[in-house]
Amino acid sequence: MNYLNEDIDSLNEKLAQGTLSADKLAQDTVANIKKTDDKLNAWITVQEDAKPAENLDFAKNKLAGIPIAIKDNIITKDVKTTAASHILDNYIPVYDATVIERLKKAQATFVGKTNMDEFAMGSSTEHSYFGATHNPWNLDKVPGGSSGGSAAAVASGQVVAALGSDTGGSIRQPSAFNGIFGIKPTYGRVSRWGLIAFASSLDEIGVMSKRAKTSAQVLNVIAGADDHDSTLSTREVPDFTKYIGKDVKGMRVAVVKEYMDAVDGEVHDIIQQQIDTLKDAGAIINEVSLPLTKYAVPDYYIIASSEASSNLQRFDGIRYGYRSKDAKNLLDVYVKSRSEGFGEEVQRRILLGSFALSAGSYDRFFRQASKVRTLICQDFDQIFAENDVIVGPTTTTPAFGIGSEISDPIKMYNNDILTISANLAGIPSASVPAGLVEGMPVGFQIMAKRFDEGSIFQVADFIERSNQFYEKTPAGMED
Ligand SMILES: NC(=O)C[C@H](N)C(=O)O
Repeated sequence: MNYLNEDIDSLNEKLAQGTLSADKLAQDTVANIKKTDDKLNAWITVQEDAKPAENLDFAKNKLAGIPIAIKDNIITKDVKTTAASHILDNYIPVYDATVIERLKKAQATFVGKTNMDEFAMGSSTEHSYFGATHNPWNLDKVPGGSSGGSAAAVASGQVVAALGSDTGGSIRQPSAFNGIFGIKPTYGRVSRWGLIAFASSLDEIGVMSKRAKTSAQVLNVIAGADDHDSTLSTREVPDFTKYIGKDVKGMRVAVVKEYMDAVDGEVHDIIQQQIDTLKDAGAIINEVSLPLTKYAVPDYYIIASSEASSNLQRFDGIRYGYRSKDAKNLLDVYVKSRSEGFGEEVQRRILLGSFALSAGSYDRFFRQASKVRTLICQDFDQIFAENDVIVGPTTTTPAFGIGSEISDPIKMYNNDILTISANLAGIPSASVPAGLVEGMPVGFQIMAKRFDEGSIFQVADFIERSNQFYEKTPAGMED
């Protein structure tokens, strides 16, 4: 089964009418993943015995019997969960993340866990203990990261929707690189209980799919208050699908000067075309400035790495996963297990974070970075006082070549320049396909004020219907 021309509605209809059986759907999905994944390496674990839930209720549950891919940093009971790390490569969780519990309640089918950068640290899915994922549009290019496996799985039609996580752009950048929709909801909208923590004040679980409506349907299921996560808002979750199919007349759309200046050539033209489409449809376009954009990347890498150095302390060779075989004493267990179990990029972030938090550096780095973060939040608040959404490019370029940035961490970090500020401010943000440049997809980013994912779905769906990018699919991925 290939999902290139399907969405949740079309599948739900066939399942409800009985022209498609959920058992067969699960089996065919696994068979197709196994057939196509030699080229992509989008999966770390494929559940060969995947089975739908019992007593499926297609009228009540839109997701009943529909296979959803799960990024491998989201904990799944009895199914190996590695965060793409050697240190967790034998970890079988004993409980489900809240998002998984909710998908189970909605009777979704689970077919496996997708590849990613180790502990979500990276922008290319090359930093995986299980090898790099390839971009279905061009196998020599990266799929972006860190949710590159989820993005490639959706873009290649292996699944209709996938969960990802986004700390600094990890849903939106791979969605842009793969020509799909991906949303990072507001911080506090989706429970992080059972998400393997990278940077707890920034991490957010979100959804990736070809069409915005599909993600709205999945977000409807996973969003909302959870006693296990005290950072979650208790406000009511709207039905996000009610924002689909609307026009954009009168919407106030801010275009950030610094974001547009970051792109040139055909990428700039394609982004400008989407803005013109909104304008022609009656949206009010305002040029705005986010002058602190140039500080966003260093700010994020201090805050995120500091939080990571603390969160990753629990992987000590004793409580979880891999333990070095050569350890001769307790200190050896810690040092050798962590040195052998963590990849280079994860070690780099732990060192950077430990340094930024150390006695002599805390004031100069972490405290300073926290102040900059507050200023970035204030800049967004000012813009949203007069605008409904902010739009612009998701990335400065389309997908780059495999191997081309892996040895240059700063270059890799700069991939996040246009996405990171939304995480620092905790606002929702999505990427929707804008067009192709030299055969590779380019993404259009839409941000909104906290808890206004609705406006994002409204604009994204309008853009989708205008440019009809969803008609395009990567070659060679059909059944
Ligand atoms: N996790 C993310 O959102 C990706 C970001 N590129 C990072 O490496 O931290």
